[in-house]
Parts: sequence; structure tokens; C-alpha cells
Amino acid sequence: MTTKVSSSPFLKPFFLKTPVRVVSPLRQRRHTLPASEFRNLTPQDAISVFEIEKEAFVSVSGECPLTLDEVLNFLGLCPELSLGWFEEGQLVAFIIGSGWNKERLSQEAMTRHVPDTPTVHIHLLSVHRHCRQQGKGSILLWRYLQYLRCLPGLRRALLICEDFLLPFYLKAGFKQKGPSEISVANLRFQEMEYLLCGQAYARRNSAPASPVTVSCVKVNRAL
Ligand SMILES: CC(=O)SCCNC(=O)CCNC(=O)[C@H](O)C(C)(C)COP(=O)(O)OP(=O)(O)OC[C@H]1O[C@@H](n2cnc3c(N)ncnc32)[C@H](O)[C@@H]1OP(=O)(O)O
Repeated sequence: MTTKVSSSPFLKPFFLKTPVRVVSPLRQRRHTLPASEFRNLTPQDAISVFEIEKEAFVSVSGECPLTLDEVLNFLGLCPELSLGWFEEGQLVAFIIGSGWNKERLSQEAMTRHVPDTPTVHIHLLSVHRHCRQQGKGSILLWRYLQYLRCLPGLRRALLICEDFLLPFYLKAGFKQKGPSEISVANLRFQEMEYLLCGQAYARRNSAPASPVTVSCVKVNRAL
């Protein structure tokens, strides 16, 4: 397999191609923000991240998986393990990850970043409530996993989720590792693993997910 990894670990902003159309100069000046952009998050994005997170979790479970301080901490320590989807400058979906160094996730993993390890712990994937059920969660996760495959030294991604999200992650190519030892309030979780080496699931909506081998050269071009 040909591998080519860019010298910077950070993801260069990627803009979705929009159809070429003729617009008046006035209209052009007003629309300076890209329609759609994927990039690593920075601590400056923490408030937008937390707003989406709060809406997604507080009304459901009463608690946020990450506090604002923890979001700030991870975006400061390992921004290269995050990915945001922006539409016209507004964050619409994001993933926050950190490094982890054990076979399974433990309570300690919830607040820790271990640098230079082969395992990424995906703490949080969340889509703005106005944008759910439109395929954005699946697309962002797919892009993130392809991106991780191109970061040197990474071999797998782990996460925990509630039972109702098992089909979502299984469809994305994750395998079930069994019940997690982590619990929050009365909630119980399943631990899921995605192997970054070798196989990748093809695309969303290609059920059952057909594995394809992708090279990092191809992925870099796609990003
Ligand atoms: C590691 C973690 O972060 S686990 C916690 C995940 N995040 C959350 O629960 C926060 C609130 N929810 C969200 O942000 C979003 O609903 C997400 C991230 C769960 C899914 O993103 P979306 O963009 O809404 O999902 P998308 O449109 O890509 O749906 C893909 C499939 O998953 C299914 N799905 C999406 N959300 C849910 C859900 N809450 N319950 C059950 N199935 C779901 C969809 O029905 C769809 O199935 P289909 O392809 O057969 O039609």
C-alpha cells in the first residue's frame, strides 16, 4: 500500500465543491464564508462545541459528557484529534478525540489525553439539532476515520455509546467489544472499536458496509 503522510498532523481546511455560477459582485462580497468546511477544532471553537453538546445531552441525561473546561483542555492538548464541520462559518457537527494507552477504556480515559499512542478515544460526536437525521453524523464520522488513517502511528479508535446507537456505529464499521466498565449516573454503555489499519468501510448508505482498502494518498486528495 502506498502511504504518503503530510508533514503537518493538522487537517487542512477542506471545502466542498460548489457549482460554478455567475453572481453579481455585490452578492459575492456578502458571501465570503465557505459553504461547507471541515477542519480541526481549536480552543476558540470550544463555546460553539459546548452549546451543541449541552443541547444534545443535558435535556436527555441531565449531564454533558465533557465539561467546557474538558473541551478546552482537549482542544488545547490534541486539536489534531478533533474535527469540525462548518457551514457558512457556523459549527454544525463535531468530533473530539484524545489519545489512550490501554486495551479498553476506563473511567480515567474520560478526562485524559495520552500522547503518542496508537489508540484514539472518541469522546464525543454531536450534530446540531437542526441538522440531525440528514446524514451529517455518518459523513463526519467517515471523514474523521479516513483522516485518522493518515495520521502516523494510529491503529484504532475506541468509543462508548448507549445501546440505541449500536446500529449507527456498527454501520460505520465499528465492532462491539462488550459492555464498558464506564458508567455515568445510571447510564450503561457498550464499548466499540474501529481498526484503522487495512480496511475501511466504503460509504454511508452502502449497507451492508463493504470494506475497501484505501491508500492515504487517495484520502489526502479527498480531504
Ligand atoms: C461517542 C459518542 O459521542 S456517542 C453519542 C452520540 N451523540 C449524541 O447522541 C448526541 C445527539 N445526537 C446526535 O448528535 C446525532 O443524532 C448523532 C451523532 C447520534 C447521529 O447523527 P445524525 O446526523 O443525526 O445521523 P445520520 O443522519 O447520519 O443517521 C445515520 C443513521 O443512524 C440512525 N440514527 C441517527 N441518530 C439516531 C438515534 N439517536 N437513535 C437511533 N438511530 C439513529 C439514523 O436513523 C440513520 O439510519 P439509516 O442510515 O438507516 O437511515
